[in-house]
Amino acid sequence: MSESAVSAVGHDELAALKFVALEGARSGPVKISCSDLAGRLDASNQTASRRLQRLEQAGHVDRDVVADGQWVSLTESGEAALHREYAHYRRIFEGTDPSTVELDGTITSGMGEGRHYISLSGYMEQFEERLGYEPFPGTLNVDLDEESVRSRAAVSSLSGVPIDGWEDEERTFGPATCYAATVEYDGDAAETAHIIVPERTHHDETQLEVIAPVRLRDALGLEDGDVVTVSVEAVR
Ligand SMILES: Cc1cc2nc3c(=O)[nH]c(=O)nc-3n(C[C@H](O)[C@H](O)[C@H](O)COP(=O)(O)O)c2cc1C
Ligand SMILES: Nc1ccn([C@@H]2O[C@H](COP(=O)(O)OP(=O)(O)O)[C@@H](O)[C@H]2O)c(=O)n1
Ligand SMILES: [Mg+2]
Repeated sequence: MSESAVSAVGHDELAALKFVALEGARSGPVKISCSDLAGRLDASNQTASRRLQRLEQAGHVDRDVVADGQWVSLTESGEAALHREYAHYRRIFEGTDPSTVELDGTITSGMGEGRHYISLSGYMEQFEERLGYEPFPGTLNVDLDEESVRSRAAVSSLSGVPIDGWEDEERTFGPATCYAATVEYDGDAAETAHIIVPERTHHDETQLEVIAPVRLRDALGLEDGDVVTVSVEAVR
């Protein structure tokens, strides 16, 4: 079991993250010198270095420290953090919230664990109450294409439906967030569906899991290898 690091960073760290992204760290490692960063942030070298360390601890950047600086790249979580800021600025200047994020990917089989988790009453009761339906037991796994892995960062700026963690006598079960979505394939669409993002998962950002009241493989005639479009919506 892997657990994603959820660690908030403050405005000072976000300013450092923005600087690193402006230097080009979104498309790969860039060389950053702490004195350049310090100058830009109007802070001491030591403070600049500490901000990069915090960003690394929060999982927002990967770093490789060398003699004359460090190679820094943005992670998916770093990109998601900047996307949230971006959504705020769009709201300020354009009066709009990004309302739909379109993601493309290939249907794939997973580890057969989705069925187990979705069926647990601790989750099922919340799905019925908060999503308005009892999901088919399982998650439809979609292997996102490269561009969609990047666009996925925008999903965290949409409003999701929280599913709380819970526990039984033996163990704890992690929380998850659901986002309303439509799944399209070959001219057909399943309009009642949600993507589910469990906080604890074996999958990384390249894999999307979809739940729906029906077995989507039957409803849309899907097989492994088929390419679908999942449109994730802000509210429904
Ligand atoms: C609602 C929900 C809750 C989950 N909670 C946990 C959890 O507490 N611990 C854990 O290791 N995995 C949890 N998972 C993730 C599964 O272990 C797994 O990574 C993923 O859902 C797998 O699916 P697959 O069978 O479709 O490949 C959860 C999944 C879902 C859908
Ligand atoms: N709404 C859903 C949920 C799962 N499924 C499928 O139902 C099966 C069981 O889901 P699962 O998450 O336990 O299995 P895998 O995704 O690990 O293969 C898989 O074949 C999923 O693709 C579906 O067609 N529609
Ligand atoms: Mg699944």
